[in-house]
Amino acid sequence: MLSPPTPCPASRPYKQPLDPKAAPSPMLSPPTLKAAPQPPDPTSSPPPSRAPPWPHERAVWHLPSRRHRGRARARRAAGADVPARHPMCVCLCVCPPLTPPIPFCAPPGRARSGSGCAASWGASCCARGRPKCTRGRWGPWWATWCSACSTCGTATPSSSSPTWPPSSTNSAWKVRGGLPGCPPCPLPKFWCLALSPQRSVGSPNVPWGPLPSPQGLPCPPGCPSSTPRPQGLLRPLGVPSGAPRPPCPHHGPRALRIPRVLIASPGLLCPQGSHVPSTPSIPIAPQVSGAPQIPRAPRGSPCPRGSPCPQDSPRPRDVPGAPRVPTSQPPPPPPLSPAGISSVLFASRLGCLRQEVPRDTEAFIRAIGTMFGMTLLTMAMPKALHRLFPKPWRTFCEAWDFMFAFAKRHVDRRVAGAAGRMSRGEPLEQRCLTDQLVREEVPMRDIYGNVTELLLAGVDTISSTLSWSLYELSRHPGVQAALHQEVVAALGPGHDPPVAALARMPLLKAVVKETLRLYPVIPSNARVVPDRDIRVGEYLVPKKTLITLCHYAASRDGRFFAAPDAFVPERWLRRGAAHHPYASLPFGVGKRSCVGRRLAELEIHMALAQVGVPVAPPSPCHLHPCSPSVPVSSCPRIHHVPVSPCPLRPFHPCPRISSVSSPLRPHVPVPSAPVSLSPPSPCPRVPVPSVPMFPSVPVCPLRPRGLPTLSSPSIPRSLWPLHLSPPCPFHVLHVPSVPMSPPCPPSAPTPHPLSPHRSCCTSRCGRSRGGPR
Ligand code: HEM
Repeated sequence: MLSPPTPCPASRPYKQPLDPKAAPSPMLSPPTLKAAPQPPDPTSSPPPSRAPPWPHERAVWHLPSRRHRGRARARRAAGADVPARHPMCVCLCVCPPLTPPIPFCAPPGRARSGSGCAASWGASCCARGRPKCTRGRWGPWWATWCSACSTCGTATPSSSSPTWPPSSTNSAWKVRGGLPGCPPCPLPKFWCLALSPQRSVGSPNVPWGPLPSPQGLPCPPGCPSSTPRPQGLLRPLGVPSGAPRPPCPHHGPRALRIPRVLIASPGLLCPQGSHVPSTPSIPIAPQVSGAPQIPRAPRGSPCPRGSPCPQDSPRPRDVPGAPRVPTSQPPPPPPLSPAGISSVLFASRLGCLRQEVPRDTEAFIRAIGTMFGMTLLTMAMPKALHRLFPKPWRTFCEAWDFMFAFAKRHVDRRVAGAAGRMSRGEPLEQRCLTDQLVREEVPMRDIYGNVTELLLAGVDTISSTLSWSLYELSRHPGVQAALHQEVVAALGPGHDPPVAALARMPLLKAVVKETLRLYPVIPSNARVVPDRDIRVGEYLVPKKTLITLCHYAASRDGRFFAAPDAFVPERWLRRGAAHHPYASLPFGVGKRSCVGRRLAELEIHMALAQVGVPVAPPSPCHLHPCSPSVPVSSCPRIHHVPVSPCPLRPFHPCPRISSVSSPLRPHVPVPSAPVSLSPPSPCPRVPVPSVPMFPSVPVCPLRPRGLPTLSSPSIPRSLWPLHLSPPCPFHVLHVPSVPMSPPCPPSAPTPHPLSPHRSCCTSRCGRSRGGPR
């Protein structure tokens, strides 16, 4: 007979373990986050008759070192809920992550009656600060669990815990830097525990508060004190906007300099943040609900030739008759994404669409890149190194400060304009978000913080997605042609795409979805549930655990996407083959999902539709486009253009030598004759630009260094897996596109009516050739 369990002073209420078979795998069903079943109250209910398989309350993941005791004392002094005594019962190795709580003899004060183990952890064991199984044998104190206990022999992890990991299906969810099923930690358990900076998992009852984070470094995502986030403007939280920022649980007093405004802004993720509405969205200002619009005279109106165009003067390359200087570098594209978001925020384009982009704006765009680059570096650097090498952190702070100052200038300008109008008795404009915020009397401090975050969130995200979309389109002429047809069919020739027409462009949307699936801008998402254990599918996630969802891995999972590494936009169009709704989440999901999603999608769709819009012949005047005297039909026109030396290593052998074989592209046999790398031949079978896209190079550009090649999109190269390295544009242009383009019957090119440098193919295929696109 077992004696009634003696309550352990350091024990916590027993929690009913989860039955892992009760729920399907999180990737097979939407990963609903539920609160873990609440434990029965030990004071009111009798002890469970069946032995709990995972009495994991006692799992402690800190070594009882002096340092930890000191930390516990400090936490206790700060009012945190820290057990009165460090329970030195068990140490739990956390490798591989997401291992189930390893079963122990019994929770303190309870007995494993069912398993025949009568080991009772008497009150004394914790009180003495050392676990002592009264009936079993215990191993060394740093690795004691019941596998060594002779009395409860059932307690080896493999035998008594259900299959773990439950399946390989959860590859997308990882906890603290590892995937379930990763090989066991090679380190001895002691060192594994001691060295792992982020030990966690295994116990839903982590007694040491939030997971530690290196001091002075940016908080992990989800930290209530992390970067400023929009609060008042996007979501009426009903929270006083001046609410004090909560103390950061991840950091002690900061030793390093923090960007001023980071501390100043209370941020969206405030203690009251759970009140945000479930569908966040940013109001889209009317002026961005379309591509950048240049006011035009109605079509057919006479063109006042000779009169100066009130809009910006045509760029030199548009002037008919202007000599076309063959250049190896095309003019840089206008920075569209800052133009879009600034239009929403300030009703201005920050000069992005001007011939010369203002230096200030350029510096702002550079600062965003610097900040993101430095984020990785500063997070990876140990604090001690920060003192030795202060530059990364300083640069990081300077970038933030610059961005805040930039946003502040523009907000102030807008607010000053509004104040001037008010003083003149004119009605206030409501053209942008800043106007609305001012009208709502949101404190200026909040406006600055929120506007800055939105401004920077709207730049690289959109431009990266756009770059990858164009990149993939240029590699898939078939998709490009289909997209072109769709846009032409939806718009008719020569129209600017109106927003309503996007509804008739399913392939366009599929292209963007597929691009975001392959190249998610935000590679991973993180969450911390601070107040309760949750259950995600078959996983029990202890409270305060940082969960990271790797978008990149999830959206390339072969179980949910056939040919996961291939660019196949059609997969989003097949009605029968519905995807798992959570298989690809580039914008996140739920309350904290991307606020700018709709805006981003709209911008990208509009920009792509604009690129795919039928080509109109060059007009002498932007304001008065003349109808061409001869019909000119259009063709897809996205090509790789080299703008910088190739930093990429060849993945496949040079096509001059053998053939192109890439996981992203089908095996394309290459003719044994050397591929011509000189400017393309004038044969009308191959659409050839009149301005050479590549300077004539004598050797294969894959081999030597420093030759021009693809301008890579803005995802850092280090993040690309090897097989993603895009092949040399040379080969993309010349090798695969030949078999993929349907042959065009040869015909004599006729001179273009408006430009001597363009020529039109008058054959049946109706392709126009030439002109830098
Ligand atoms: C292709 C473009 C974009 C992608 C792929 C993207 C993706 C994301 C993702 C994955 C998150 C985290 C969501 C989560 O934690 O569940 C996020 C958050 C956020 N995004 Fe975007 N985003 C994009 C564009 C934008 C734009 C244009 C804006 C600004 C207008 C913006 C503003 C934000 C903000 C403010 C948050 C934080 C939301 C919160 O914490 O509640 N994003 N975005």
